[in-house]
Order: sequence, then C-alpha cells, then structure tokens
Amino acid sequence: MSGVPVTWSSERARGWLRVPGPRDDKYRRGVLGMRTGSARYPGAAVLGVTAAWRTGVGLLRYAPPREERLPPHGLPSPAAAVLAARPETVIGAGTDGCAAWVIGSGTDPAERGEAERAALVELLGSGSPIVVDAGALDLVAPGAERGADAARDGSLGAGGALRGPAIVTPHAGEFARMWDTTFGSPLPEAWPGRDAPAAEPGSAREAEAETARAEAALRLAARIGATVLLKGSRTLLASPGGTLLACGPATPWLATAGTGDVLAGILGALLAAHADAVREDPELLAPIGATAALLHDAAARRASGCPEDGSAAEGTTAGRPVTALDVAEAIPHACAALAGTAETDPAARAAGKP
Ligand SMILES: NC(=O)C1=CN([C@@H]2O[C@H](COP(=O)(O)OP(=O)(O)OC[C@H]3O[C@@H](n4cnc5c(N)ncnc54)[C@H](O)[C@@H]3O)[C@@H](O)[C@H]2O)[C@@H](O)CC1
Ligand SMILES: Nc1ncnc2c1ncn2[C@@H]1O[C@H](COP(=O)(O)OP(=O)(O)O)[C@@H](O)[C@H]1O
Repeated sequence: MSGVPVTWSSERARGWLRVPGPRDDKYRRGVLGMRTGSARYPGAAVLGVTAAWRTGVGLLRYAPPREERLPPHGLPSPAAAVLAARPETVIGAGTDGCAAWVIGSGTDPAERGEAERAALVELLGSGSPIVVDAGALDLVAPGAERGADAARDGSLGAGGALRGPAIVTPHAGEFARMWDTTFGSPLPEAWPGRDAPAAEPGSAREAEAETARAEAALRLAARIGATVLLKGSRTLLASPGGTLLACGPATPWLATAGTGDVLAGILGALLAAHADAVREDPELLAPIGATAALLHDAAARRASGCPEDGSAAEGTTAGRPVTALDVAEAIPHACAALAGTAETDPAARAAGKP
C-alpha cells in the first residue's frame, strides 16, 4: 500500500456540500440520528448535535443512551442538555427513518451497560452509514479477546458488529488502542510517539512519521472494513479500498476539548446528505470525511480569527483561543465560504475582491 496521500482542497470539498433546492423538504435533505453523550459527558452530545445542525441537516433525531446511573452533581441528562441547547432536535422514540448515524462521542465503554451495548450493536448491524467515534470504537475493533461477546451477538470478524458503510474517527491514543486489539502487535517504529520530541516541519523524520501514520491507517481500514479518519494536526482518511487523503495542518487552536465531538457532528450531517450514494459506494466515505475535516478547520480558523486558507506557518502563529462550541457556531460561515455563497464585506466587493 502506498503511504502518499492526496491533499484534500476546498475545490475538491465544495461538491460535497449539499445546498438545498426548491424541491427539498426536511426529510429529503437527510435525516441524521445521533446516539452520543452519557451521564458523565452530556456536553459531548450537545457539541455534536449543535455541529450537525450547523452543517445543515433537514432533521436530527437524538437517541438518548440507555443508562442505569443518573447524571452526577444534579446535572441534566444528555437528552435534557441537548434539548435545552437545540430545541429543534427530535428526542427519543421514533429513531427509525434515519439516513445515517453518529455513535460513541462522549461515552466510555467501561461504563456501558448491556442494554446500551445491544442498542449500539443493532445500529452497527443495521446497514445504515455510520460514524463511529470515541467510546464506540471498541465495537468495530473488538480483537480476539472479545470473541465470546462477538459470538454471542453474532458479530464475529475483525470489523466487530459492523455490517454497513462506516467511518471511524480515532485520535492517536484511540488509534493505538484499536491497533492493539486488532493486530496485537506494536505500532510501526516510525509512528510519532506522544512523548517523543516533535519533528521539525519539513524534516525527513516528519515525513517518515506521516508515512507511518498513513500506512497504519490503511492497514487498519483494510482489516476492519471501515474508513479510518485519523485525527491530528494533519487528519488522514484511509479507506478499505486503499484511498488515502490528507487535510491540514489544521490550526493548532483546534487542539482543545470537545472539538472531536464537533467533527463527528459535521461528518454525520454530511453523511446523512449523501447516505444513498455511500450505501452504493462506501469508498465515498473518504472524500466525505476529508470534507468534514476541511470544514472543521475552516470553522476553527474563522472562530479564532486566523487566515482561512492559511499555510502551516500562518496556522501556527495566527489566531486566538477558541472553544469547541465557538467552532460549531462558526460552521455556517465556513460552509458559505466553501460553497462560494459567503457575503463579502461591501468594501471588498467594491474593490472586486471575493
Ligand atoms: N464536554 C464533553 O462532554 C467532552 C467529552 N469528551 C469525551 O470524553 C471521552 C474521553 O475522551 P479522551 O479523548 O480523553 O479519550 P480517552 O480517555 O479514551 O483517551 C485519552 C488517552 O489517550 C492518550 N492519547 C494519546 N494520544 C492522544 C491524542 N492525540 N489525543 C488525546 N489523547 C491521546 C492520552 O494520554 C490519554 O491517556 C470521549 O467519549 C469524548 O467524546 C471529550 O470530547 C472532551 C469534551
Ligand atoms: N495540534 C493540532 N493541530 C490542529 N488540530 C488538532 C491538533 N490536535 C488535535 N487537533 C484536532 O482537534 C480535534 C480533537 O479531537 P479529539 O482528540 O477527539 O478531542 P475531544 O475528544 O476532546 O473532542 C481533532 O479534529 C484533531 O484533528
């Protein structure tokens, strides 16, 4: 497998934004289901749901987790938190009819009960296009030691419970766990360790580390039968069929809690808009994932006030701190800029600038 990715660009991404037309209604635009958040992490559900709405879904159904324990500290349930932040969200029953799903953000598999596990396994087995994030990643990379569980729910195989087109969204730590349970062997030697000194931008060591990330992502994708979106300063997309795309470097202001939950929401919305095409050709998950990563970075750049088409160097010096919710709120502007429908300021228009 070649570890040289195609760099994803705004020009390539533009066609994946679905702008509604006069014949659209909320169902035709794409219905997204989200089963995210938990008593421990209700905020992750709010972030993902907000990001999905901001990316432009017709309808979003939020399926609350089946949990035994009540939220601590008198906190609201994830469903109550979602409704308070985004009242347009349809909560609870009637979660059928969703074109695509997002699962796992804001959940911890160690705290997952049997009922919730069964609900997730059912979604993974439904054949619907699905984004698998954070606490649900173990269900698609269960490894040999999970064989007994897998046999019980009829999901033997490297892809675990998976039956339809899927995109998994690990950060480096989650990727290392998936690699371990899937292959039971150490990551490639050149894999960029978290505690190793950072490689100089443009250096041979940096190139070697990027190649190692790319080849590992391709190997994992081929084994589990799902597209891998490997997060980081450069986000990689690797498909089971061997497609390899790269986005970034993104603005480092994105390295803040909850931005991964926002990315999952963006991706879910894009997936709901293209669900039929993805069912026909799951390889499309790679360009859709790359478009989500590009939009995520563009929203972060806008929220942090750094150049939206900035180079790596500009990205590291420009801008100001952002929160995950700031990034989610900036998505519509990033969409408009990408689609070429952004309003320009009058002075710029008068000067003939875009
Ligand atoms: N507001 C909220 O409710 C938030 C909820 N979150 C949820 O919190 C849960 C745990 O998320 P964590 O990311 O802490 O996952 P984990 O606790 O699974 O992984 C973190 C561990 O991985 C290691 N690691 C290695 N490379 C890493 C990298 N590039 N980025 C982060 N950790 C790396 C860290 O040292 C750490 O030990 C997830 O379900 C997530 O969705 C977070 O998204 C933060 C915000
Ligand atoms: N140094 C960095 N520069 C740019 N983007 C980064 C950097 N580190 C992380 N990111 C991005 O920030 C997001 C963090 O996601 P994640 O690690 O899942 O966080 P969380 O679980 O807190 O939401 C990802 O989209 C990742 O690509």
